[in-house]
Amino acid sequence: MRSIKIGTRNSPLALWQAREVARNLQNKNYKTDITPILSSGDKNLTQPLYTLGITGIFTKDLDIALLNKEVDIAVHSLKDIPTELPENISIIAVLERDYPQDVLVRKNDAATLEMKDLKIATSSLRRRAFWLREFPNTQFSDIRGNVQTRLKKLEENNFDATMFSLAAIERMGLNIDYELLPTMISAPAQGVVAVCARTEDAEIREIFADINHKQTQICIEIERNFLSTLEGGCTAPIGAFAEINEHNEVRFRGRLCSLDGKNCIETDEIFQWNDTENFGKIIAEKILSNGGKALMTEIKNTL
Ligand SMILES: NCc1[nH]cc(CCC(=O)O)c1CC(=O)O
Repeated sequence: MRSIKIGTRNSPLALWQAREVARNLQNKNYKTDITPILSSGDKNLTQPLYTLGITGIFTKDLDIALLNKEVDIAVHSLKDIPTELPENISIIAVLERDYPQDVLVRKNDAATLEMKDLKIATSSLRRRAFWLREFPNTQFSDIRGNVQTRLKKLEENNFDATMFSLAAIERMGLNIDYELLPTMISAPAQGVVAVCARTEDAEIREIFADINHKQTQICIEIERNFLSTLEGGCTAPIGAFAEINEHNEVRFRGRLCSLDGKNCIETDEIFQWNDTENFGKIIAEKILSNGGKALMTEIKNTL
């Protein structure tokens, strides 16, 4: 059997994710070969992502490598993959979700500050708005870069804390203190590793059919349908998290907030998972007609 060529960004987190997919393939006796590729999102490390105006900034260089057949698959954090995929590229598998939560990481000298008094570095519109919803007077600064870079910037700069995805911290095996933030709702598909391939590549699709984690796939399809229905191509503070509960039902929590966190629309619903086809879309349409449409327009006009 030929070796399966795996494309990835070259950040430590991306490489970990690529190795995780490689391990799954090796368990099925396939040979693997990892090709790191520098992405546009990793070249511009100063501007917040929402100002760069390019969707798929982390994924497009790998899409090109896929279409040029330089690699057979591309491995990504699913939350970085736009809901609209390029023609001829498909998500062919997801790995089981590990840690969906957001966490707060403080600088040592901010250990005893109250949450409402923290100066926070994050360039995520969602994390800002959701934090402001609870602590409306918070000061924010921008921070970009991979997990290690952001930790270094935290030490070197005049802010008290930053937020990460717990998945990133766990995957990197970082031995740092963090606080879980249960009142946040994570980004759609946070904590999920996805495999992209050329849509036409039946051989690769076949190989990944039983690596794919079905429950995770159901959850992320709801989250991503929710996202794409709300956004219509614009970025906004949106959280979406679906999980399968002990009764084998799907519980979905979603939230859309204004940028300042003052105006939020939420949903929390349980439904049967054989009935998930259009669920994300239906819930998002309900939110849009309950004030969400005006909120989205306001956000678009501000950014
Ligand atoms: N925003 C960038 C990004 N994209 C994926 C992850 C981590 C993996 C994941 O949460 O799926 C991160 C880091 C973070 O959010 O702190």
